[in-house]
Amino acid sequence: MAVSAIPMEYVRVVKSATCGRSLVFTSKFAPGQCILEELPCAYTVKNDRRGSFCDFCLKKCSTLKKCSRCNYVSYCNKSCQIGDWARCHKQECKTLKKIHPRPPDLHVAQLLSQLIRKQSKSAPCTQEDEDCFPTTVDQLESNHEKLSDTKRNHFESLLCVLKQFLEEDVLAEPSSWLKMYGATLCNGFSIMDYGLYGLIDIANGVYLRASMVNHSCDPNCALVFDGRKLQVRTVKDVKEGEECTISYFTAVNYPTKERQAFLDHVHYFTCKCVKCIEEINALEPDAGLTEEILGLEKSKEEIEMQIQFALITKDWTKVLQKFETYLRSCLPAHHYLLVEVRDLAFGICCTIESWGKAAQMGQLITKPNR
Ligand SMILES: C[S@@+](CC[C@H](N)C(=O)[O-])C[C@H]1O[C@@H](n2cnc3c(N)ncnc32)[C@H](O)[C@@H]1O
Repeated sequence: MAVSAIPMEYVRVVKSATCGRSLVFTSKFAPGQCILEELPCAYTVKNDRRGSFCDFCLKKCSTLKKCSRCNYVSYCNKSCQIGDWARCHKQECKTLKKIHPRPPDLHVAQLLSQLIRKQSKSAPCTQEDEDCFPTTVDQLESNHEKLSDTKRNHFESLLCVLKQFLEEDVLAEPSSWLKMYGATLCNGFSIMDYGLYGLIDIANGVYLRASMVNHSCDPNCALVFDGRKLQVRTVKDVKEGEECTISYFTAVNYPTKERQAFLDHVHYFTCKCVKCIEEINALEPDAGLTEEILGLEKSKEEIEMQIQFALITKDWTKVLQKFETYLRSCLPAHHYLLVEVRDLAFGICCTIESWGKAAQMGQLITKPNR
């Protein structure tokens, strides 16, 4: 698939004073302008979307046909099947057929194996310039030294499947794989599609050029997906030389400290966007609240991991017990962490068909809005 001609010169890479590399506009643009268009260097359909979206073009399709060998991936037509065979399925088909039971995070191991294989075929990066678009995954920021224990444990749990995906290739040491895992967390995009009730994430992808876009809590650009093709579009008037930014999360309207805690815990950086700097300067010092929120963010991450594993072990009681920390916390009822965690609990109650508890949870979620 050819990517249409959006000149790369609409933005250029510069070394920023506070956030590593960043993209700046080379001219002024009006809202809606597409300033970057790109196909992913690796991507996989998320496990829970499998069967509704083509594994190659990522378009929704009701007549997908499964690969007759692995009986796992599916395509909307022959041409997508051929495209995916050349892209990655030739190396993955045998392993996908072999792996049983298939873990809920199989797509994460798949994505990682695609990147490791790709990297092993690229010449090591010798480029010193920090003002060029990256051309290989090892040029992306990884933050792997900062990964939390939960994330490190998750990586360890992926290793067994990862080795099966990679056993037939001649590869670098597994010690370099953690760096690659960090790079997927730091630079991975959720590829979105319009579902019945709004946007849904259908796949995980890594885009080399779009990885240069930094976060702002008051962004001037947004991402638009068409299948696997990503576009970065302006959402306001921008000036020449201004930094191009997107939001890494949807909660940009949350209070400053909550946003900072979220980015610190999930993305491993302290946000230095203009909005945060201005708001922090205006805030009264109040370290306690951030500590509490960081603690809750941490246990939310653990809960999310345990949910993944409870899908295999079916140990739901243990997972529901974990929610107690949140449900008994002294945060206000409409606090985003409480709402997010109750939403997870609601999903679990529905999965185990505990309808009474699901109704209770649903009431707690909607109460602040009534
Ligand atoms: C997807 S990368 C963006 C490109 C990155 N600046 C680089 O040089 O590769 C995300 C990383 O950029 C930095 N970053 C992005 N937005 C930031 C912000 N608002 N404040 C501070 N650092 C930021 C953080 O180091 C983060 O881990």
